[in-house]
Amino acid sequence: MTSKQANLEAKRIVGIAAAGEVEDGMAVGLGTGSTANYAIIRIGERIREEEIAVVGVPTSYQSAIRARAAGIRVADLADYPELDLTIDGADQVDAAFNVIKGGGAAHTREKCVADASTRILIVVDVTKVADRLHMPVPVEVVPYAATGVARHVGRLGGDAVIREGVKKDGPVITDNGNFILDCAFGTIEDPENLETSLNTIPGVLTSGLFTEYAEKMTVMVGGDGSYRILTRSDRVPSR
Ligand SMILES: O=C[C@H](O)[C@H](O)[C@H](O)COP(=O)(O)O
Repeated sequence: MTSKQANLEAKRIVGIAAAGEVEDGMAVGLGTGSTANYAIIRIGERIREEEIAVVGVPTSYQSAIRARAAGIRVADLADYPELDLTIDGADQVDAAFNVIKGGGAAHTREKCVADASTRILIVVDVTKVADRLHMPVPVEVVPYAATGVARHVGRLGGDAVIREGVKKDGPVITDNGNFILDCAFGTIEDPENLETSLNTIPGVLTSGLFTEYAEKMTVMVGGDGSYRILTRSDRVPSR
């Protein structure tokens, strides 16, 4: 098995395991990406097999399309402003459960849904777990402000690049009609402070740093044909 196949298998295992946490009558936030998609498919199967009633609140056009295809009843966050559970992937998780999301440009809606949820299950393969966050942080920005935001990111010690499409020429346009700046800071010393700083830049809609939800978060990590629940440290290790 190649490492890519092993990662996909880990995502499949952990996504399916997370879908097992869904209970009859729940309103569930449906994350975006390849790992969350495995959970969406399994929730659909459970709805048919166990005749449970579940409403899904998608975090993107992608998760809405996939949820409908899986046979999940889909609703807007406005109809279910309080969610029992959200299942979502991540791009990196640190020891204190600070998270970077937005590899698929969906983090604004993902953050809204996470905020509305009583419990959040973060489902990742083992390559996403790090002692300290060091991946570039996706920041959704109003296109008009992209250059100005990039200058602010520079003052914060980062290096911002407008994300371009793989199968589309030019900037990626999010489900909300905005650009994504991928902002590299190297190792992030203080994720909470960085999230706050990014949030106050004019033209920023949402950063992909999630530092507020560790208390209600469970991190499930797939790898080696199984999954485990990650134990949280109070703080990230010092360098
Ligand atoms: O914007 C996308 C999301 O934050 C995804 O949940 C994240 O990028 C992880 O995606 P995947 O499960 O495909 O690795």
